[in-house]
Amino acid sequence: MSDPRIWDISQRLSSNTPLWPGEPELKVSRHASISAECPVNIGAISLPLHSGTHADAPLHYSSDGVASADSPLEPYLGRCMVVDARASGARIEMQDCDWSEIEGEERVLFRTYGKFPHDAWDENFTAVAPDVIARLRDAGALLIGIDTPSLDPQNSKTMDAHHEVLQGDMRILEGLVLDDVAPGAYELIALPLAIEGADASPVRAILRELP
Ligand SMILES: N[C@@H](CC(=O)c1ccccc1NC=O)C(=O)O
Ligand SMILES: [Zn+2]
Ligand SMILES: [Zn+2]
Repeated sequence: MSDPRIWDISQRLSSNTPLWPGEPELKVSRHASISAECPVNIGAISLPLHSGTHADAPLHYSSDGVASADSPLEPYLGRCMVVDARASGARIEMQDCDWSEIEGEERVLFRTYGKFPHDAWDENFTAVAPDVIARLRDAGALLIGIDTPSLDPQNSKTMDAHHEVLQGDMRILEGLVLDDVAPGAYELIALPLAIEGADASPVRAILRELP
């Protein structure tokens, strides 16, 4: 039997990766290079924690929320449902969702882009209406994912969708790349790094074909 198919749903990280406006630069540097004196190449990275495809930790939207290192991993691992929300407007609203498809799913990933904007920051990205989050939460969801940089609009001061997530102690993935993924059920694997005190962490997110 052949191995199950996998889809890499992560952005590549480089100095060209679009970042939230005002965030510090993403740098990949070479600390040491192979030479007569040095047997190895050694790199270093410096980047905002919300770079590219990442997991928000509850600490991001609550001062007493847990940091990346202290989050349980179950939400980031297991069956998920990928949903086509490309027809939504500025927010994914209740009526944009096929509830028979997603209600009761533990993990729901929303696709809003026809083609992911790898080369430029999109300030008018699609957010998620708080009542959509609340309904998924009340039906037992553990994780909400999206291909945009945030569940709330860029200019939000209240972070309403994030606060609905907080009420159910759910987890969030942002900046997913779902261009090549058909709607349907998959296994999600997208683990945050165990960074102490971190309000978010980059992840390598993949989907795997279900058996
Ligand atoms: N990346 C964030 C949001 C975010 O970064 C943010 C939200 C509101 C006001 C300022 C923000 N970031 C500033 O660098 C998110 O996880 O949704
Ligand atoms: Zn984030
Ligand atoms: Zn967020």
